[in-house]
Amino acid sequence: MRNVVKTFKTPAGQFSALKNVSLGFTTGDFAAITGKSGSGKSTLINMITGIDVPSSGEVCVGGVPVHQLSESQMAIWRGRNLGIVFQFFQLLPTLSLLENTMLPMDIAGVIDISEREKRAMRLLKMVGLESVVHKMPAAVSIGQQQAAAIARALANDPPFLVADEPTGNLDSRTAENVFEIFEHLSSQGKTILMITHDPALAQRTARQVLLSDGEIVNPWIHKTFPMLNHAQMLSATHQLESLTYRAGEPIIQQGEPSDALYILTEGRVDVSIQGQVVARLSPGDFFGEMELLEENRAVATVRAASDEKVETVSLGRGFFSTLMDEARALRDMLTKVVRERTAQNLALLGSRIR
Ligand SMILES: Nc1ncnc2c1ncn2[C@@H]1O[C@H](COP(=O)(O)OP(=O)(O)OP(=O)(O)O)[C@@H](O)[C@H]1O
Repeated sequence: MRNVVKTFKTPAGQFSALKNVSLGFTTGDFAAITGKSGSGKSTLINMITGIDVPSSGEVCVGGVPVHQLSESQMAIWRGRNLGIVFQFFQLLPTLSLLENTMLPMDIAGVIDISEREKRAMRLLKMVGLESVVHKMPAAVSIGQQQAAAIARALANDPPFLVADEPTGNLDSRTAENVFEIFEHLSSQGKTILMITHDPALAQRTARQVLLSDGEIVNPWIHKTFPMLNHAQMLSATHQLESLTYRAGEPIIQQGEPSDALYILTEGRVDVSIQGQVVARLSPGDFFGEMELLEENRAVATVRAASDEKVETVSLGRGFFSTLMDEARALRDMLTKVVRERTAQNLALLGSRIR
């Protein structure tokens, strides 16, 4: 998705449900789309499935510019490339689970007619429904109906599966079964996007996309500072500065002023005090907090490891101070980190820095 904007006309005027969203997925990604009610999750998914079109921007799936397809091209494309699972399964009530699963094959015509029943049986078996394939939806449990909806979404072997709250209507054990089916499909190379309100499920996917007020929260902010509320994460996202350093290049120099909190997003950095390395940090780690909380001048030198390029995102002192005033939990966490890091440095270097 490139610069996708979606506005709706409402009685109160124009409303932007997606504000300049750029986002990419690769084959085999299993991503959870999360965010509060009204943050734009369904609107985002609807852009990808072609259920709705962006007001501006581009949506390409597997090289196909979905936003430019006509209605009839869209129906063919969707039938072959996309499996969609909804919260309320939308099985046809007058068809058996087997017939429901075969229906998309009959519509798309991709799977050979002689193969269809066998394939539907195989899919229903995969989702644990082999004993109820001839039953009508109303005659099986809610969890089984959802499993059948997943089998149906896979009917034409689409590379891409999109699920809007697939477990929202299920008890936790049944939700777990559905999630395990997705994990299995992802391990087979399917690309899966799943909207979920369940933070525990979201955390188990390889990637989480957090929406707030129609915008994507920077994933490093989300991951590193989960204690912030979504509005704070979004304003931090707006303030982030991305920087790149050459192998061996210093980022902070001991004794020099340091005015930002850095999150390492690529490569490794070495932290050294008086020439002695005290820590090596990896992506997701942060540094610069000691200087923002306690000292103005850097207590250590932080430099890109000698053999790799480094990328960081950083928040400047002014914004950081405001955030710390607002977010008590962030302040507590950082204070604890400073205490631990100071103790570690003392233990390593002892009287040299006392
Ligand atoms: N057709 C529409 N007309 C006007 N406003 C709309 C329309 N569709 C969505 N919106 C608004 O866009 C915003 C995002 O809606 P969306 O359904 O994408 O949110 P969501 O994150 O999926 O919420 P939920 O978790 O409740 O499903 C909401 O404020 C919603 O009211």
